[in-house]
Amino acid sequence: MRAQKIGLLGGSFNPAHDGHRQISLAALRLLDLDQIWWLVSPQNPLKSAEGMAEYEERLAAAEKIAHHSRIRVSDFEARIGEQRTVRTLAALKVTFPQHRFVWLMGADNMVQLPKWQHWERIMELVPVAIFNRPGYTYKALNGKVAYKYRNQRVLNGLTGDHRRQLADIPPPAWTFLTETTIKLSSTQIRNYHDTTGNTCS
Ligand SMILES: Nc1ncnc2c1ncn2[C@@H]1O[C@H](COP(=O)(O)OP(=O)(O)OP(=O)(O)O)[C@@H](O)[C@H]1O
Ligand SMILES: O=C(O)c1ccc[n+]([C@@H]2O[C@H](COP(=O)([O-])O)[C@@H](O)[C@H]2O)c1
Repeated sequence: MRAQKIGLLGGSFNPAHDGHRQISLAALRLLDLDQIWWLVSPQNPLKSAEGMAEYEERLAAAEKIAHHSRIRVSDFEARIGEQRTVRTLAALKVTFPQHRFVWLMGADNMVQLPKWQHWERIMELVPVAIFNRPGYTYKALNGKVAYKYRNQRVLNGLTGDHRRQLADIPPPAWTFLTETTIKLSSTQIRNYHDTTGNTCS
């Protein structure tokens, strides 16, 4: 495969929803990426396994929701037996040395990032793009990650939209994307399902 700029959206996808698709399409456009890979996590180490749908089920539902030639749903983490992002990123860089990766996540995960294993190493491995998310903007932009890497933030500024070069900027480098503010969440879908007994995707 020729060298590509790839956005990595790691997630539980329990279940996948249109918000995942919308932020992926925004990332393709705003960051000038070639592809987005949805890395379906076998189990988020900070979330309870209770209520987590079977892996194959989450993978299949994500395929249906993604439905786009430039979004790929990947079982890479299950195949290499990893749950920790720092290890997944290191493995991806070794497996696909020709590609340039950008880690994508919602503002909720920017707030939580300091609890992840070797989170500073993650920031040193790949550039990171964060999507705004209702209820998390203030905490994310005033939290530990934003403060520690305050001089590495990439902006759409007076000298141009530098976010389009994010994949090529040596990490640490991060940007906060405000173009999307999407209320959808997997929790909301699971709650709806629990209260109505309907399936909803
Ligand atoms: N509406 C959204 N806006 C911005 N980012 C989102 C949105 N929904 C999901 N994400 C991000 O996509 C990634 C995968 O999300 P995940 O599969 O956990 O869905 P979720 O809706 O956050 O799930 P849950 O409600 O169970 O926590 C995470 O980085 C998450 O922050
Ligand atoms: O590496 C960690 O310590 C770590 C801790 C919590 C979450 N993550 C990753 O963060 C991504 C988003 O998770 P989630 O459950 O919010 O969709 C997913 O790829 C998880 O594996 C990673």
